[in-house]
Amino acid sequence: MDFHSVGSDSKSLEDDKGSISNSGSSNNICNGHRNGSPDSFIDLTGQLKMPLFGMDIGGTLTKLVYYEPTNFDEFDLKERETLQTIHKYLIGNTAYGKTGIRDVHLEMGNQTRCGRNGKIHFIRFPTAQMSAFIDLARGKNFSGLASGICATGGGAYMFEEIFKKTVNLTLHKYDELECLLKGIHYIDRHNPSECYYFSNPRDTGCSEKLPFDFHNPYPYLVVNIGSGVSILSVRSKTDYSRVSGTSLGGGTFLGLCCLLTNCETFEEAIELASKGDSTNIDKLVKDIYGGDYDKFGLKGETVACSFGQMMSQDKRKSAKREDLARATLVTLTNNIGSIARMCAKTEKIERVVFVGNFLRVNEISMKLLAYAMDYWSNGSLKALFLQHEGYFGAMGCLLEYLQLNSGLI
Ligand SMILES: Nc1ncnc2c1ncn2[C@@H]1O[C@H](COP(=O)(O)OP(=O)(O)OP(=O)(O)O)[C@@H](O)[C@H]1O
Ligand SMILES: CC(C)(CO)[C@@H](O)C(=O)NCCC(=O)O
Repeated sequence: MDFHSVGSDSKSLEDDKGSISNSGSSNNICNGHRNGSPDSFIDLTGQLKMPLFGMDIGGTLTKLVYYEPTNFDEFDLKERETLQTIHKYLIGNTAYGKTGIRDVHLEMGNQTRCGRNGKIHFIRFPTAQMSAFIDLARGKNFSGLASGICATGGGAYMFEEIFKKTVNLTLHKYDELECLLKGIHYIDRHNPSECYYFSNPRDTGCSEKLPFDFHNPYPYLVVNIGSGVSILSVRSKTDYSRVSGTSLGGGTFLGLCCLLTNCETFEEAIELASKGDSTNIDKLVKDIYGGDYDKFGLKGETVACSFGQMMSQDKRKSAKREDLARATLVTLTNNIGSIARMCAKTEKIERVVFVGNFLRVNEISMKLLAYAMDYWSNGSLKALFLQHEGYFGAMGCLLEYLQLNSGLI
């Protein structure tokens, strides 16, 4: 990506009387900074400086959430010019270079804060292209507007020095899992159709997406499937812990799929998987037992051994790329589902929320996870999904900056 262009209905934040963790403090965040918000973001009138970004720099993808003010008139001329340059570039395009994308279908309009109204935009690009983003920040004079950007994810640490040295921007760092939860709570409250589940999870052929009311969410498990996987047990807004994780995540799927099929992108990997049949690659219980293994309730169709057919040279020779992609997807998804189920059992939690960009354009995995949660728990576990999949960390990071968490969400 070279970052040169190629191509509501939400409630007011001030109106939201949701749970307040820091009661006694004013709801007006325009009065100055609280809880250590960086001074550099507050101008002399006490207004929050624009532009408002939250950035989550992950192992595979960087997610950028941009708050677009509806009215630019209130900014002074110099600020307005810079703002408009950035705005024109970001909002005038939906693709940036070859790999930067604005997910237009996810944008959230009519978001009010500090008496200002705006729209939230969601942008992503591969973290491997960070140097192009830094060039962009320099070219569009980001540092002329604010001396820092709020950032989370491992990259907030890794790229801290280079941002400071090359564009004189300070990365104000926030914890990725705290941001993730704040983002989930905010977006769920401000996007009525955010949370959904699959009906008839055992019959994937006729299961459909249905809205789920997540307004009384606790306790729940979050399974964040990014490059790797983090699993959090969430008991209240402030009481949560990372109970498990696995290095076999979305990055593993993509890495293995590229190796096995020579595909180049995540979209290509998913497209291949959608046409494949994993039973040509895996060994099922019936390939070993000739049928079900009744004594311990294992159906003949259950995978007994992922990639088990590949022990045979003949089967390896005839293995199709599509089947290999599907088997890779099924293997990774089932493993994550299995760990999530064990965590839910240990934590005595019934609702499991799956997020992360691994689930982008990936209904195969979502349906498999919905099936696995339901089947292996005899219907007691429910798999839930969220429309903004991989953007919660970046959203939470923007909120950290706005400090809305201290009273407004
Ligand atoms: N366009 C894409 N390019 C690369 N990977 C993609 C893409 N779309 C979806 N993915 C999948 O999403 C995963 C990354 O998800 P996400 O952005 O949530 O994690 P991350 O923040 O990069 O990782 P981590 O949190 O572990 O540092 C990839 O590993 C891949 O499986
Ligand atoms: C290292 C992080 C937290 C970075 O987001 C993520 O990739 C992850 O949770 N990996 C799994 C690490 C493990 O628990 O084995």
